Amino acid sequence: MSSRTRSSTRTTTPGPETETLSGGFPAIRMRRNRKASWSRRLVAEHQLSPADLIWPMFVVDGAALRTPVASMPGVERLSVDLIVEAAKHAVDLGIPAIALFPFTDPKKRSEDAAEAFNPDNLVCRATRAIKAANLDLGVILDVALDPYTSHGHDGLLVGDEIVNDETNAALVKQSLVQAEAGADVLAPSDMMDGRIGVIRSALEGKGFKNTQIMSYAAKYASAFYGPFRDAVGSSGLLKGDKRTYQMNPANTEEALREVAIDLDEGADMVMVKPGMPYLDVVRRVSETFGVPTFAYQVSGEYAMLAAAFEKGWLDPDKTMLESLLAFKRAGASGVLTYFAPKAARLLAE
Ligand SMILES: NCc1[nH]cc(CCC(=O)O)c1CC(=O)O
Ligand SMILES: [Mg+2]
Repeated sequence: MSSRTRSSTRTTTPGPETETLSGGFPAIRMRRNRKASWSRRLVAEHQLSPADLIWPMFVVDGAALRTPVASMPGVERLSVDLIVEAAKHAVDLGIPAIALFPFTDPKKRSEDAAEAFNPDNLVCRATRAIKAANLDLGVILDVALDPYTSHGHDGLLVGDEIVNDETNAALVKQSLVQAEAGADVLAPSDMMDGRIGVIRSALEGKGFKNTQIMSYAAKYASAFYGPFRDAVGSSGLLKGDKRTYQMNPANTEEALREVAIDLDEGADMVMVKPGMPYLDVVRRVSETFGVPTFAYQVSGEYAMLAAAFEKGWLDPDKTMLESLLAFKRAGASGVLTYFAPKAARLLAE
């Protein structure tokens, strides 16, 4: 019996006397390692755990109030008291961090987004209430003006331009009230140029040297954010689109530049958004920089899956977990996902 040969140049005629075919068969049978559950577990390259999940939540004014988000079945906006309960639930599930987004009363929206720097705005109150409960839980707050502007843009509008530097000054004020409220991580999601640098230096200047920054570094101008804009109440307001500040879905080299710049300016972690349609970008960013890289499975991705689950077209549990594992395979350190509590419960079983 000849020794195994793996030469692909050797040609053989298939037959019972053939010891080795090209590809190594039958010496090599890829299915051997898949033959039983224990073996599949043993050779698994990636693993999803509750520690990989960040749970985004929507906060609404009021008490004991939960209001459904029509385009995101199963997702509710919660009043501050219920957000604290949900935060405790996250800890019980082993979820390390939550991200809070406010539904802002239209009356509190304005051209200058002043509510963003109100130290008693909804996300600041929610953060203080969660922090008062002394949980081992990270609170991540979005830094962007869109929940607070009357026009629904992430920046200040002058004429028909979203002005960069003036917006940065507003983002600094917003960051400081959020850090003061106890936010562990600030997540600038607006895509203005230079905002990580000015926010970082303002935080250092005010003594918030341990406030982390998770930059939405490669954020695309995507149609997948539609349901989120319903959830925060900005979809009816938005004039035009966000293509002068968010990235063109056609680009990936540009994503690497965006990430490099934000790291240089002082970001501790970076994010790619949306998630599943941009796994190639997640892979490139995680491989190129080797820094904590997060992906956001956004509202539209959630809505797509949830709709198919409702129709009985896809198996909810299996599809959800597969969609999340895909992020780990692409190199993500973690995923922001509205499925976080359900996924964490399944993973605990
Ligand atoms: N800047 C705000 C912001 N932060 C997170 C999302 C989207 C999240 C989601 O769709 O789940 C958006 C919307 C947008 O940029 O229009
Ligand atoms: Mg940038």
